[in-house]
Amino acid sequence: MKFPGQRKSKHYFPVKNRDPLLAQMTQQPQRFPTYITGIDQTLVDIEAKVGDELLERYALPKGNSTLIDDEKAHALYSELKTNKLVSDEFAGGTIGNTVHNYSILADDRSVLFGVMSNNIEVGSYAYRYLCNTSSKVDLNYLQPVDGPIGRCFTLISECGERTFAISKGAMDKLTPEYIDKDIVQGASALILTAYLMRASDGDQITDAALKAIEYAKEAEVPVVLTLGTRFLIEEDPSWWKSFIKDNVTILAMNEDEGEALTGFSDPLLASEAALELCDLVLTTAGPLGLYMAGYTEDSEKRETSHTLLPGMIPEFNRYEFSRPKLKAACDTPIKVYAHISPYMGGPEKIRNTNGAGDGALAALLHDLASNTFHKANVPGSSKHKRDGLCYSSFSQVCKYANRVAYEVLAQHSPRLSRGLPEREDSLEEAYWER
Ligand SMILES: Nc1ncnc2c1ncn2[C@@H]1O[C@H](COP(=O)(O)OP(=O)(O)OP(=O)(O)O)[C@@H](O)[C@H]1O
Ligand SMILES: O=c1[nH]cnc2c1ncn2[C@@H]1O[C@H](CO)[C@@H](O)[C@H]1O
Repeated sequence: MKFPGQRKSKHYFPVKNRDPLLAQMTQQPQRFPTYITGIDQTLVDIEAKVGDELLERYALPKGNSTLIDDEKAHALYSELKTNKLVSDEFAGGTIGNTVHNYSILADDRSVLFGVMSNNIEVGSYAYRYLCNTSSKVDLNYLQPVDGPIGRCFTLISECGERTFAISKGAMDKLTPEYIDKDIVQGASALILTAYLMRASDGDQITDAALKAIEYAKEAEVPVVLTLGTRFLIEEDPSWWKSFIKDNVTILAMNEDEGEALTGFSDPLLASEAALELCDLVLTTAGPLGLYMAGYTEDSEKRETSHTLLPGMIPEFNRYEFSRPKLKAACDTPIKVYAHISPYMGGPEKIRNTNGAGDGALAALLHDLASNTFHKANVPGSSKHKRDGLCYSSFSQVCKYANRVAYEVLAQHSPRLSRGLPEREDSLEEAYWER
């Protein structure tokens, strides 16, 4: 496990604890392994730049993720290929991206539940999926299926907006028996997407997700839900609200999804409203940056040294130096908010923002898993006298999530091919010598 934030290992683990001479006298405790789990519809993204006319012709609402039948998928693929519009074909899926990015950032294990084709030919989509997934993502629990994995036509408009057309293949064939109870219950978190709730035609991936939630709740493993697209939430916001209230610990959304869920277009107010349903909220807001909202114990709140920010909740970031906690773990819970503007104002050139939100969530998960790791390996640390949900403060997690989102934009891919630089070019040498 590599640590987030200012990554100087000395800072976290005093070197004396690992003195090779002292080690001979004392039994070194076994390092406690940490990982996260996620469930996804296994699919490959087929990225193409298209005009709005094409979206209209195929009846694809802009910004949505629409399921399409085989006939439409065939016609769309042929048209994109004939006109040489396909720019990339790589592994995708919102949770697949998130666990991959987590593994890259943490340099540590994650476990993905989903399906994989039984017979894989070199060059096939299934093959590409496996090739483009970090070797730290454990794929041993995938369910073998007859048939191809899904395809996600990722259609980028002139304005940078992305519209998805999903040809589902066998991606929804995951069954509850393939959810390993011990693996779910031993994880730092279980990550799900709202897309998992739209299985049809007798496919069981929704039941598989519900089974995993049941296991996670039984063992008090945080359940993390990312909302996917506003269109899905708009269909029945009340259903989603009660689903989140009953099952979800951490909610990740963008401002459109936040509005669909809560009715507030302001991302801060949407975050506050969503906080009534769960313990921690991450709201990304494109060029406005991102917000976090959560709880901390009144007696442990820490005041920021940054400028107090104006907003629909005045000076909302006052306690952003506090660490997030589960509401139930607080005697006197108070709501805490934090915000950050895009890192360096965003990269100079943004081809599209696909996956930036998934990147931000991966950073939050890294901080959360670091906390479990630290607690298990350094149980005596003063940090764990009071149970926190994350290792760092709201403010720090915001910075980290923002930095990772920037990296996704800068690398032009929803899946990071490398982690963050060990030393930021933008920081002077003296910073690292502190
Ligand atoms: N135009 C932009 N300029 C600067 N930064 C941006 C821009 N768009 C996105 N970002 C950065 O990326 C983060 C996430 O972006 P965004 O809100 O678009 O995610 P999203 O809609 O959830 O994406 P996806 O669902 O594709 O993962 C923002 O919080 C911000 O830090
Ligand atoms: O229906 C879906 N299920 C799972 N993932 C999806 C679906 N639609 C789009 N994406 C995924 O969302 C990612 C960006 O956040 C894309 O990489 C795309 O693969």
